[in-house]
Amino acid sequence: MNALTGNSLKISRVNIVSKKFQRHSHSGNSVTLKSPNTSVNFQPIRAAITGAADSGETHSTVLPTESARDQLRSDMAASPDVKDGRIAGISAAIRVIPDFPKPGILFQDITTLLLDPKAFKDTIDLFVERYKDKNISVVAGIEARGFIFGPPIALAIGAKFVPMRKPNKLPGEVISEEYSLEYGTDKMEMHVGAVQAGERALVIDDLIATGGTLCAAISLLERVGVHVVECACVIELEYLKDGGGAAIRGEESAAEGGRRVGTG
Ligand SMILES: O=P(O)(O)OC[C@H]1O[C@H](OP(=O)(O)OP(=O)(O)O)[C@H](O)[C@@H]1O
Ligand SMILES: Nc1ncnc2[nH]cnc12
Repeated sequence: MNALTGNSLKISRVNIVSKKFQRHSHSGNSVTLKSPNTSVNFQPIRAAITGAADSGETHSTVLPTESARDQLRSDMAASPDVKDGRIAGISAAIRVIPDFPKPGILFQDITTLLLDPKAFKDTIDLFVERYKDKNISVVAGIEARGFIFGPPIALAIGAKFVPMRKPNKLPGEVISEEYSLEYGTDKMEMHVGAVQAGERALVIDDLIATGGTLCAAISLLERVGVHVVECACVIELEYLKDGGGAAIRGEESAAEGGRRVGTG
């Protein structure tokens, strides 16, 4: 075990979460993720997303509903893929830092996973095994930590890598998607011309908390006619189950079956 992970906190389960979303209808000017009807880890999770008609302007994304989170949680818990022996090593390599970036948050630090070449490779391999035969031409990585996992996956499956960036970082013409965070809003941008209508995309990030970030990425890609095959993350925060909004502490996580990191 890496010394940096040597604490006694529990972390959210490392699942290599994969989700598939479907846009169903349009309503108002917001995009809402709700009511997934099937979801198994490493199986598509289908969810209804209602959103604004494509105007070419900034759209906005609101948080997934509580019932959607409940469904995601229970389906992931039933996943046979959680038993993959590599998952434990990946989980153990992720450090948890309490009270970062602010009091009450248990920060899932994937930089320690990057210090462990076997665990890092196992992580990439798990994604590649799942996506190599899915005819995916675009891997879209979400800033910043999706930029770490996305490119090696893209190279291995023979796809291009497209960065989904924070505002005002990309130099060319962009399209934007505004989305809700637990507190406040943020915006995501993608270069116009990076993808073409009809392409098949995989969206990669390190972690799903509320799901708002992934929804914004899906919306951006779908607005330009790209088919989002799945979204995949390394970590799912346990507190999705509780409706988000509150950081989990070690003991609460343990009660929910959270993993123990370190020996303390
Ligand atoms: O599911 P959500 O509630 O939307 O949250 C998940 C997002 O939050 C984190 O990124 P963050 O916004 O902290 O940006 P960073 O990676 O640039 O630090 C994480 O890397 C995901 O992108
Ligand atoms: N608890 C957490 N750890 C790391 N990244 C996060 N993004 C949102 N919540 C997070």
